[in-house]
Amino acid sequence: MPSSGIFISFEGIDGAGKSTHIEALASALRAQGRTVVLTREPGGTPLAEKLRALLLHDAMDPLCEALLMFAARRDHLQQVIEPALARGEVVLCDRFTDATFAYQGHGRGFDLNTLATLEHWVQALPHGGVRQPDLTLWFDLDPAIAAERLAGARVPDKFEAQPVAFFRRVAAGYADRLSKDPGRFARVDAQGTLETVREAVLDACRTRPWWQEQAP
Ligand SMILES: Nc1ncnc2c1ncn2[C@@H]1O[C@H](COP(=O)(O)OP(=O)(O)O)[C@@H](O)[C@H]1O
Ligand SMILES: Cc1cn([C@H]2C[C@H](O)[C@@H](COP(=O)(O)OP(=O)(O)O)O2)c(=O)[nH]c1=O
Repeated sequence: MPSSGIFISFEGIDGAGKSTHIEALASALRAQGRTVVLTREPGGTPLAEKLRALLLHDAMDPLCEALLMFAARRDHLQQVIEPALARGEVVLCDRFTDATFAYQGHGRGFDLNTLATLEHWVQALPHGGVRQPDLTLWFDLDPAIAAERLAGARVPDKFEAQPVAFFRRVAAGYADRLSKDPGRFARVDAQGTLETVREAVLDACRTRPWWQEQAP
């Protein structure tokens, strides 16, 4: 149960539909009178957006990639996410740390224990505990269908250019993260039409205690 604002992350392989549906949820929450911050990782601050450009286009070794992801996340948490939550706002974030476990961990094969250490450093809260989303919407889609949706939709970046086998490992990584913290996750079947996926996202939120709360 969140003590201040609400932090919701959107996760899934590239092409699963996260960016398409984040706006719809933002509209629904604004209609409840809430202030919504829409943001993304890697990115969300001037510094983190510079790191994003490097991460998405420059070749680097897996440790370097993991460290830059967490460096961008640290700045994003300090400059944007924590202040917004302290003001009682809703933060909708297109990807967060589950993506690092799924992509750098399961996709690239980087050591999961090292990622867990970085997670605890970077997301440490001042009075103890580790910042995690209150809800993570995992858009689960067959990588072959995601690849079809992305084909021709945009110029692929370093990650989007990976083969389907990479995205199968990433998807397994998300399933693994869900199994370790099932209460935080809602799995959204992303294979349906835009309308059914939109309803699935809203249904996942409706079951949460904060859904009916009035804006602070
Ligand atoms: N339910 C859906 N059915 C068919 N196409 C979809 C659906 N959801 C999204 N798309 C399309 O698939 C592509 C990838 O969606 P996007 O939201 O950018 O994915 P992501 O942000 O997860 O990478 C876009 O061209 C989008 O219009
Ligand atoms: C946050 C994060 C993203 N990524 C990757 C996944 C995506 O391929 C890429 C950028 O994410 P995303 O913003 O979803 O890209 P797009 O808007 O083009 O769909 O960064 C990681 O590998 N690790 C991470 O920790």
